[in-house]
Amino acid sequence: MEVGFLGLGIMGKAMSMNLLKNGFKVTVWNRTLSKCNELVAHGASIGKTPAEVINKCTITIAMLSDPAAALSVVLDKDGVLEQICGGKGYIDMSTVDPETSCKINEAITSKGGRFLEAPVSGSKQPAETGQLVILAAGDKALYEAAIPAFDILGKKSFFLGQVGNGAKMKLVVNMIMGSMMNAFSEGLTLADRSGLNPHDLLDVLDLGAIANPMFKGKGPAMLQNNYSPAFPLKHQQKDMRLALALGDENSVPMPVAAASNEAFKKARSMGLGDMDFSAVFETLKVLKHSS
Ligand SMILES: NC(=O)C1=CN([C@@H]2O[C@H](COP(=O)(O)OP(=O)(O)OC[C@H]3O[C@@H](n4cnc5c(N)ncnc54)[C@H](OP(=O)(O)O)[C@@H]3O)[C@@H](O)[C@H]2O)C=CC1
Ligand SMILES: O=CC(=O)O
Repeated sequence: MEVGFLGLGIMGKAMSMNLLKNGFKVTVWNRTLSKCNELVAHGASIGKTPAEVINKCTITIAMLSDPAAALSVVLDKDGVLEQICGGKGYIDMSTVDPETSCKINEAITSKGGRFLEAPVSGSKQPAETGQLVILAAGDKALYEAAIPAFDILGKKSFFLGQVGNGAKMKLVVNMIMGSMMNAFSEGLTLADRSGLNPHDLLDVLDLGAIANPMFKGKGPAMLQNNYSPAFPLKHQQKDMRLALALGDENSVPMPVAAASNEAFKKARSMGLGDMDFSAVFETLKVLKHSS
């Protein structure tokens, strides 16, 4: 099977590499074209523009940073829309808001193309090992055509109905995850300041009802001030912001998520946006010497 892949950041690079290693022919494009080189060394072809990739491939996947990037790659000069047409499918796996997804859907389908949103739950390592959870919605026939690729990329795919539902599910999940990361950071800090060994806290948490892979995976690195990015903090803050907007639209009070968003904004203001989202832990350290 031949697919196009637009966006070779942390996730896109791992996902397209996975497809290549599993026998797919892949044509890649990235805004910073030099990032295509590693994929080319593994057998990928390059498209010089998103339009060129769409022209070549029947199905093209995108994995881009945010709503502005997702819209730009479709609508701007040399973008997806210039070549999309009947018989071609476009699958956006970026995390965006439902309104962005709906705009992209309208643009693609107005040219006769098929559109599926398919954001993913799971970070750099699950992307590398094909263990993502895929949250698809939109064109069911395109979903079915993409199953061979989804089976490589993920451990489970959900089809959630109409366009927007995938984005909503992803934002709800990441709203919970971002709030959990803040509660975890506060707990580690409270343990330390009150004279406990935070490593003991990690062991206690891991044996109880709130044990989870995120605490287990990120906790030891956080205690060593290691925030090597798997999920960049700027993207988690984007997801909190978009989830809060979804809460506004649906009159859902979300004080915990709102406080977490403020903590992620604080971390961004400290220059931590490109670090892993667990670097929100650092926002608590600046208070260390105050009375
Ligand atoms: N990392 C993670 O753990 C996860 C991330 N996600 C979501 O996946 C998406 C990608 O994340 P990730 O790979 O971590 O992000 P990165 O920041 O590593 O990569 C972002 C990608 O978007 C491209 N890009 C940014 N702005 C533009 C633009 N205006 N036009 C064209 N391309 C652009 C970048 O190109 P360039 O190289 O030129 O900068 C790069 O390819 C995000 O929506 C994120 O929320 C979802 C699940 C997990
Ligand atoms: O969006 C991030 C993730 O880990 O899922």
